[in-house]
Amino acid sequence: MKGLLRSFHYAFDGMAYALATQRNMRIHFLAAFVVIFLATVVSIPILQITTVLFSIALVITLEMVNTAIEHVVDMVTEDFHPLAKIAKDVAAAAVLVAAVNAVAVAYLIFYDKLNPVQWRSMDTLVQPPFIGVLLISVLCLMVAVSGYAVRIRLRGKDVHPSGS
Ligand SMILES: Nc1ncnc2c1ncn2[C@@H]1O[C@H](COP(=O)(O)OP(=O)(O)OP(=O)(O)O)[C@@H](O)[C@H]1O
Repeated sequence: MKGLLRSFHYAFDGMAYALATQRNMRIHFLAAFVVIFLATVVSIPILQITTVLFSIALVITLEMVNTAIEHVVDMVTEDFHPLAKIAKDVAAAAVLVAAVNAVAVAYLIFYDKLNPVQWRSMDTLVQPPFIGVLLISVLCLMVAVSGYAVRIRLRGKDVHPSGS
């Protein structure tokens, strides 16, 4: 049990580190927060909410994998190397594909629900399957990671060639 908690702690650290050091991760996080908030207050079906959550998770996951690949490449060489370039460019391309997909998904799901806004009936937030509780928990987790990322930045992040 202690080992499991420790591995969650390391994962939380990793996410906060990526958020503290990667500008693109901060952009994805902010966009994800706004979209999840919209999914909470706007009336959209559960299947569409799962598509939104999946698209967001894909972008954030790939941004973290991209950050990990950048760091491993920088650890192996800080000299220019064609293979280092391929590794970093392909990892960045993976994030780009997921981000374009997420924008398309958000557009297709929200375009007819925002003008005029179709508000969700608040009852549906607290009735099974407790979609409001789920989405608000995700938002709270994102706030917690952001708070931790701010602490990392205030403490002074590790200086590293990748990221900004
Ligand atoms: N060691 C290297 N050898 C060859 N090309 C490199 C090397 N390091 C970086 N590059 C090139 O510079 C680009 C930017 O690399 P960098 O490590 O600065 O990523 P980044 O700008 O921080 O990316 P991101 O915005 O995803 O965080 C890479 O995509 C790659 O084309």
